[in-house]
Amino acid sequence: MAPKKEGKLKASAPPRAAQQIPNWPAFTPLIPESDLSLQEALPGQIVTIPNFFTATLCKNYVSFLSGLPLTTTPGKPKKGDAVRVNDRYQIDDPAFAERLWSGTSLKNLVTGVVAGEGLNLSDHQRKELWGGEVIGLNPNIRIYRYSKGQFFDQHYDDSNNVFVPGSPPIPGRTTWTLLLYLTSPATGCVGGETVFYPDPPKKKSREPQPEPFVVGLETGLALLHKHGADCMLHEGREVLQGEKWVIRSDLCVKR
Ligand SMILES: O=C(O)CCC(=O)C(=O)O
Ligand SMILES: [Fe+2]
Repeated sequence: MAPKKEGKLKASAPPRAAQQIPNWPAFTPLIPESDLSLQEALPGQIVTIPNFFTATLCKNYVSFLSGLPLTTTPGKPKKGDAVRVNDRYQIDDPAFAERLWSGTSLKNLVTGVVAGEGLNLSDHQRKELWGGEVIGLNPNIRIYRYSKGQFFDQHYDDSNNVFVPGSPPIPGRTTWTLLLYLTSPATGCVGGETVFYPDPPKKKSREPQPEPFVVGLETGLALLHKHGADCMLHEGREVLQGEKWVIRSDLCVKR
């Protein structure tokens, strides 16, 4: 089956000019960055930061985000597009992207400013991992709410050229997807795991089919995964109970 590209999906968001910038809550309380670290869940492909947001902050965000005008995905996607059944809110907000990058531990962990950031990378290895010099987050912020029965079918995420917040804005290219989970079984959300499918072995190979890599929801967990040409096929499993809330952006490198 031909790979489905998430990037082709167009949300039915109102025209940009008509969109009001949300009054996003402050990022507090947060765990000090010296107590956080990058964890390589799947070498070169998936990196996580447990407790990136505290449970309290996640709870505040979910109640704030519930007040935003989310729109439900239209039923039938265009040919070749991934089936995504959830409620979404999307906005270009460079100031929020900048806060999420610099006003949390993300920037210092990803750029290696935190001593013992977890991966112990040299500057060269860091550049290799992220696909260049990371300069910030994609200002295109997406909020997902999945209720019972909703899911995001298997797809690949595209790399895009964007402008990263700065004065003047800096030309960037997205290289990794950022998913920040605000809910989990601890908040009553069952199912909704993000599942990654390693490439199957070559046709004639005797290698067994590799097992899917399942990331269970954890409140406040930030997950980064490589996208573009090296993106793994992945999906958001159906939510069976409660609500799954996610904040999505992307890491951007200098272009
Ligand atoms: O919600 C999820 O678990 C996956 C989301 C996703 O794949 C995407 O935003 O491209
Ligand atoms: Fe995706």
